[in-house]
Amino acid sequence: MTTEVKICGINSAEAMQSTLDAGADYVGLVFFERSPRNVDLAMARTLADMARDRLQVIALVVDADDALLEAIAREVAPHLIQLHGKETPKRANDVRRQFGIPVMKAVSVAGPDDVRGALAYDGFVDRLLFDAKPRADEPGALPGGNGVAFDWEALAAVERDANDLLADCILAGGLTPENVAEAVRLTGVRAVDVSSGVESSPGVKDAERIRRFISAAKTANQTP
Ligand SMILES: O=C(O)c1ccccc1NCC(=O)[C@H](O)[C@H](O)COP(=O)(O)O
Repeated sequence: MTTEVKICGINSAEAMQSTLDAGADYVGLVFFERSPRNVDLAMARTLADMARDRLQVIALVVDADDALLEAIAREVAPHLIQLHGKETPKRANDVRRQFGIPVMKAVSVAGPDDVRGALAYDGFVDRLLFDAKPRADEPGALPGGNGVAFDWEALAAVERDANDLLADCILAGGLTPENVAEAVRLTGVRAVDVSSGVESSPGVKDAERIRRFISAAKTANQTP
């Protein structure tokens, strides 16, 4: 089985076209004003309409209120909502029920206990994404998209096959075309996510890096 790839933080038609051409499985649209990848509803709708027949469109929010979620559901109609803030299991479950859209919870990881702790979301979310913890000492650090990796051993150390939510997790954080194959082999994940590792500068995607990332992820288990 080839690795699924999510390219996150697409904010232009050009970057979306590169992502589609390179064969991504998911694309993330960021709704977070402080992010260099933030999109407004009109741009998000344009991008989602380009992509929705070819891959899964994911709307990424951070502790969003119902008004924003309602607008995203109406205008963008994503396949999945990614909750990248401090949303509790109850809030995550409320979101998917209220808006009728599956949800993915992003969980920050520093060690194996964070991976096991994510099971608190079992039954309340449809998918998990494991990302690095944003550095508390870095002023202005975003909740995600910081290009920081966590120790992949934290994920490799946890038996995941017996639990669907853990088995289907997405690995994120500091992945690049250069390291993604090693990350896949070491952790055994079936899906990966990248944002800054395929950019030439914050918020500007690089078509060649997207292509190389997807190729490396999808052939990871075929190379020595
Ligand atoms: O990407 C952002 O700007 C962002 C802003 C606020 C919350 C989350 C954000 N990104 C979340 C993602 O899913 C990223 O792809 C993930 O954190 C990995 O990012 P990177 O380490 O840059 O590859």
